[in-house]
Amino acid sequence: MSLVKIAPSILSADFSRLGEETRDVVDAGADWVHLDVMDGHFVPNITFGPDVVKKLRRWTDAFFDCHLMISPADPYLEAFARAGCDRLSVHAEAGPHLDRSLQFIRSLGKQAGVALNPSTPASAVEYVLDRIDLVIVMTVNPGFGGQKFIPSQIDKIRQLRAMIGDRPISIEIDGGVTPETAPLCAAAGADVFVAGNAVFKDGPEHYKRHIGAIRAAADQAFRAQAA
Ligand SMILES: O=C(CO)[C@H](O)[C@H](O)COP(=O)(O)O
Repeated sequence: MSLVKIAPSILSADFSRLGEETRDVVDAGADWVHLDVMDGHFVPNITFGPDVVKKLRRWTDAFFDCHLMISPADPYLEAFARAGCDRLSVHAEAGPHLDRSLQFIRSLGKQAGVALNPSTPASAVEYVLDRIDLVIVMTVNPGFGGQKFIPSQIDKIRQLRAMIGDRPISIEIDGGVTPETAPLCAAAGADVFVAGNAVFKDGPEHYKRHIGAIRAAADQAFRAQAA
């Protein structure tokens, strides 16, 4: 049984076949489906909104891990919750009131997460630890798939793992995850891996192999640091 989770990002899927792609990646062994919502304002790209999430719900009952790269996020939280997201993660930088956003997410009956841009310190979540289930460490600047992993974030992962202590909070890595970079993060204490390009790059017949390769590399490193 794997100690780490793999959450393929459908940002790198074929958007003209999003339902089939979501089903296929779940069938290939994805633990969660990562949904990257972008607004063309907080990040320089636009993806999809709650109506698309609602339609994707028809294709799978897998856990929907929704990463909101939008500002402000609060006016849209209820719509994404109703559309079928299981967790809503907002950016610490998106403002204006992180604590209020997290309280609102939990009041909707959903898990809550906070995402940190590469330049944002770990301390940004220090006073909301009792309100979150997950921290996303962005290992690229948000907005696009297929970017290069930023190694300076490994130190942040270590700081977060120490800060979290015994609390049931996952550390999710998002950006440039591969079988080479995932174990570096797992060794620092990360237990969830978002992968877009590394899973979707070769088409559906290769999803299982790519998910398996990231999982095997990360799981081994995570077990070693936990021992
Ligand atoms: O949040 C994201 C971009 O803002 C994506 O989830 C992330 O970049 C994953 O894509 P890849 O694995 O191709 O880097």
